[in-house]
Amino acid sequence: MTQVPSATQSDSEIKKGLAGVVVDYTAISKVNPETNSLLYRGYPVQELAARCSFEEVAYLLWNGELPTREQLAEFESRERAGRSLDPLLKQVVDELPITSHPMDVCRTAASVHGARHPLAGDSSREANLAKALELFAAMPAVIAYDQRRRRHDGRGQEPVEPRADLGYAANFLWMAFGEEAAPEVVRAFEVSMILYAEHSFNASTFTARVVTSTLSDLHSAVTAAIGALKGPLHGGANEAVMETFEEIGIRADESHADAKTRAKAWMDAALAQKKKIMGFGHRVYKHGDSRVPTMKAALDDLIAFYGRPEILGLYDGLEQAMDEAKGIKPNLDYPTGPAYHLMGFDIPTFTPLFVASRIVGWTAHVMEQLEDNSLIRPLSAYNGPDERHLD
Ligand SMILES: CC(=O)SCCNC(=O)CCNC(=O)[C@H](O)C(C)(C)COP(=O)(O)OP(=O)(O)OC[C@H]1O[C@@H](n2cnc3c(N)ncnc32)[C@H](O)[C@@H]1OP(=O)(O)O
Ligand SMILES: O=C([O-])CC(=O)C(=O)O
Repeated sequence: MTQVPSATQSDSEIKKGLAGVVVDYTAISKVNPETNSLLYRGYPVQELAARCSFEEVAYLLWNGELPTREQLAEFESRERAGRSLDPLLKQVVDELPITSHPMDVCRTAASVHGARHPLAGDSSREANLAKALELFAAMPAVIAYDQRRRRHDGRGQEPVEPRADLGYAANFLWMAFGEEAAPEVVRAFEVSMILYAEHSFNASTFTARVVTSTLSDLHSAVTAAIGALKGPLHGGANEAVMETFEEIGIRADESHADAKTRAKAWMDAALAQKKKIMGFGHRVYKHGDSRVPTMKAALDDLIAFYGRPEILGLYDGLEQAMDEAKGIKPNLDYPTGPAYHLMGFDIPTFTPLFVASRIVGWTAHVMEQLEDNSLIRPLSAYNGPDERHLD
């Protein structure tokens, strides 16, 4: 029965932040905090990260099954064909000041991509799959170029043409840095893309579903979702993690033990000041994020590859001090922050990397929402002034 709120409604009936509220079914992923597991279409994400390419995982999330060899070949060739930096998008990006956050650039690019799309008014599953794949293919060039144009105090670097002989992850790194990344780095990056791709009804995905529920279009949903992801309580946390590392101070050649001691002291002081520490805590997981061990292993590989034990010292020090003080565990944004730093990305590019991956999850949810749509419109309890009248 529908409940109509009144001013006398008890506080317990209000689910602030929708915490604990089950809003709908989804067959795309299952987040299980009890078993600390995450399944994409039934497959543990750890298995997918160990054995699949990001393209295979994207195909799975959109279509419900992993691709056959032929399906993958067709999918890859469509993705590779859509990688070039669209001249209109480049023009738009060039118009935006380098003082703008790269997430604003991403959001604008998603919107422009939609406004000029030939199937803009078509929300059939077929059209949405095509739009999702095109956006997935196009966004890395925008993110890579946006980082390049900001470098050298804004004097910038030219965009790098994509390479059709490389997979998604290797090509992304190629376009960002203009050189081929080592296999260890490509693998760590690919693992991060797989882990970030989907996570049920998180804030940005829910945003995409709310927009879709009004029968608006896929690009509007993605544009709004990017706005939701930007905040530091959600995707923006991966940037904030690295800002914390920088605030503590990254000292090349420092030992693991010394870096750890400094990080613990920083955390104790921050918690004494009641600060919220980005990269820790989660709305759903209260005993640790299911994705962290996999990403931490990828980070460990990067630390070994680059020979940077002091980064691990900072990581361990913060984690241990937080655990001892409050028992709060890291979330996925905690290991991805230093991992992206080691790969050579600039901090403001970190959340756009999350966008590039989560486009898959958002658009899978857009299609699922449309299959059995109901306008998302919760109720509120009014607590403003009693009825009154103009004199
Ligand atoms: C990929 C992702 O988007 S994962 C999330 C990324 N976001 C972050 O890392 C931001 C930092 N973390 C947080 O702000 C929170 O943990 C959230 C927003 C992620 C989850 O929040 P909620 O489920 O609403 O829990 P809430 O914020 O109420 O925290 C519960 C308690 O733990 C404390 N707490 C939770 N996270 C943190 C943190 N990161 N640092 C310090 N204290 C924290 C809160 O202060 C609160 O304490 P209190 O009960 O004494 O007031
Ligand atoms: O699920 C959440 O609330 C946030 C999160 O970890 C994600 O979106 O990956």
